[in-house]
Amino acid sequence: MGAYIMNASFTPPNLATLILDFDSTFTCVEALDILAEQLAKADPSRTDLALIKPLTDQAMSGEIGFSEALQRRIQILKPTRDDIAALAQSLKSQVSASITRNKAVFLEHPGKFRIISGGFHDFIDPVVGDYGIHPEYVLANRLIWDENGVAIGVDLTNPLSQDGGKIVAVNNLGLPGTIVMIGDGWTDYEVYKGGAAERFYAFVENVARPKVVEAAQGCESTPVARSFDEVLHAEGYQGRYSFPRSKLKVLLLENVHPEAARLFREEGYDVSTVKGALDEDDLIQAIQGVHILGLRSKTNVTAKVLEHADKLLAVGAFCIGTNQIDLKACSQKGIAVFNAPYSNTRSVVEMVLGLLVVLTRDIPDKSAAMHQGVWNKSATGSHEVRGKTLGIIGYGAIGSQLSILAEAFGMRVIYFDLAEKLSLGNAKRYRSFDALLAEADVISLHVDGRHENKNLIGAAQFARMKDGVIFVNLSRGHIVDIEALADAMRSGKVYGAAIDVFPEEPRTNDDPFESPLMGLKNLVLTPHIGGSTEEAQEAIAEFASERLLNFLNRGDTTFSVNMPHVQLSDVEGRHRFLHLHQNVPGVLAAINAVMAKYNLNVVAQHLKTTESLGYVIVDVDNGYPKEALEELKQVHGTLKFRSLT
Ligand SMILES: NC(=O)c1ccc[n+]([C@@H]2O[C@H](COP(=O)([O-])OP(=O)(O)OC[C@H]3O[C@@H](n4cnc5c(N)ncnc54)[C@H](O)[C@@H]3O)[C@@H](O)[C@H]2O)c1
Ligand SMILES: O=C(O)[C@H](O)COP(=O)(O)O
Repeated sequence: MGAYIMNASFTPPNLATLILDFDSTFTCVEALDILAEQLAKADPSRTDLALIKPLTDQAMSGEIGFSEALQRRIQILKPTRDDIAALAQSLKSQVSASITRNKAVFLEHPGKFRIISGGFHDFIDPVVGDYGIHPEYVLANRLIWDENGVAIGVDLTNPLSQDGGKIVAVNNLGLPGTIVMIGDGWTDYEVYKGGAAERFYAFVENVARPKVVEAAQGCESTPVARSFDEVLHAEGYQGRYSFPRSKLKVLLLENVHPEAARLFREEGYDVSTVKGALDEDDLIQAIQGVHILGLRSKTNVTAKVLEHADKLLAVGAFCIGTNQIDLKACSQKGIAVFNAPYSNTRSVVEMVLGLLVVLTRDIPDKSAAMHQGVWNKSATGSHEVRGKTLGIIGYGAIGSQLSILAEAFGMRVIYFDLAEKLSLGNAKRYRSFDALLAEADVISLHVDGRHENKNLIGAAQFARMKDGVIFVNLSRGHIVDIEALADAMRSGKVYGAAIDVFPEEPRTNDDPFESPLMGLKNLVLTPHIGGSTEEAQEAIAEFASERLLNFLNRGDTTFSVNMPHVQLSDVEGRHRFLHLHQNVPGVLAAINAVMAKYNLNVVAQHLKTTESLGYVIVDVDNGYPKEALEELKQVHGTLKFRSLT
């Protein structure tokens, strides 16, 4: 059935006390490094401040004694009280992202969250105070000040100023119940290792220290946590998210623009990237455990691949075409597919316009001859595009945009499309495909990649075209019979052509390209770059990521190419159930029966269907028992079920 449960909302009775390290855990920085930066900025002549960071790193990874590193750093820094106040102010804006978004949890459980640090109360207390952590819940050092308000040392009677001090300090607390330590540093791990805490989370959201991660790996009591959401979830606290986002894996293939990875990471997801496309076997391996797959035109998501997609929620085509994805198989498994239908439209159109001019002037051959030292200045066979008839096949987003710009060039536009379309400007719709082929001076293909379009243009179609026609294909490779095009070019039927897409395309830039078209005259061959401009790739990354994130974070399916479209707001202060099912009778009634049985107060409900799928979204305003979720996923016809908080 493939039901996917994110979380049940319940609060276990015995929550552990969580002790958090401050530097690089509660905040995403090392406070004394920030202080050094501040002081260096105020007085650039202080070169000694460059020694601070190496000392911090050596202490955090356990290479030198903590006490020694602390003393040496304070003696170098010599901060004033004002410096420390400024540091605290700066640290307030550098609290770790997953801590910030879970502020409400801190405020809800006073005393359950403690801070331990080799740093100083003087700057820690104001930062954690905003999260309801009072100074008595902070274990930290104290600075020693001289009469001028300059820190000159550390209170050495405090155990935290000594090596192994964190273990002593936690033991001295004598806290009842379970104690859990969370931190990035070796001294944090030592708290667990020394027996003062029952569990340890190696916190790697900001920095992963190999020695600590290595020590933590492989032991059930010392998991590696990529975010505080993971800790809260594992410890039974009701955090901001019902499921830690860092446990959801996003795999981006084919050099998707880095903005996509940035956006997913910013939202807390675990992102990995691969430069090229993957073949079926490699994709089968790679897709296991992946929740979101991002790709471009060269990765085929087949039914066989989907059989191994044990966790997959959505596929994002970071391009226009989705013919490389088995949409039917995705729908059958309840996997949503999104694309970016308009982000590279203009790039393709600009390239077509340039090619039209280049080809009608025989520029590819003239340029090649120049490279061979041949000067062939002649007007014979060169023409203006003005006044010529452009035949556009496929008057969708690209075809219609091309229509407008080609008219501005002075061309006459005729088009053929299977669907009813609004003719823009003076463009004229032709109802006969053959009539368009016979009348156009230039033919540009812009149909989608549906299977039925295979070899739409073959020998018979070339035969119907005008002698000396210019032919352009920037749509999909399988739409043109390449051997037939090669023949038509050799015979002179086609005077010039530009081909950007091919039936077989190399998966990466390292793979070779071969085609019967190679070496032909007045033929521009390009490596599927119609949509490959920096502008388009960045716009695609933004658009497709936003669609996928809206789907992940709130269940929104707007712009999906295979799901019923439902536009949804954020889940704030309520719970949301997302139930995707086969479109069979009685599912909504069955869902509502579960709601009634558990007395769940429905604040909003949507149902949208396609021919084969139904999508029910239910928002409830209070907690719910785990059993309700179990029953919802057992409803007949369920394909996927998620709950969001
Ligand atoms: N070369 C590139 O880098 C590049 C970049 C972007 C898009 N593309 C490709 O360009 C093509 C067009 O993209 P779009 O955004 O305009 O798509 P679109 O879906 O907006 O338009 C396609 C149009 O083709 C029509 N159509 C489909 N089959 C037809 C047929 N047999 N005869 C006549 N009309 C037919 C459809 O009705 C539709 O109006 C797609 O194949 C896309 O994958 C290529
Ligand atoms: O469908 C598209 O948008 C184009 O074919 C571009 O594909 P690409 O992202 O693989 O260049």
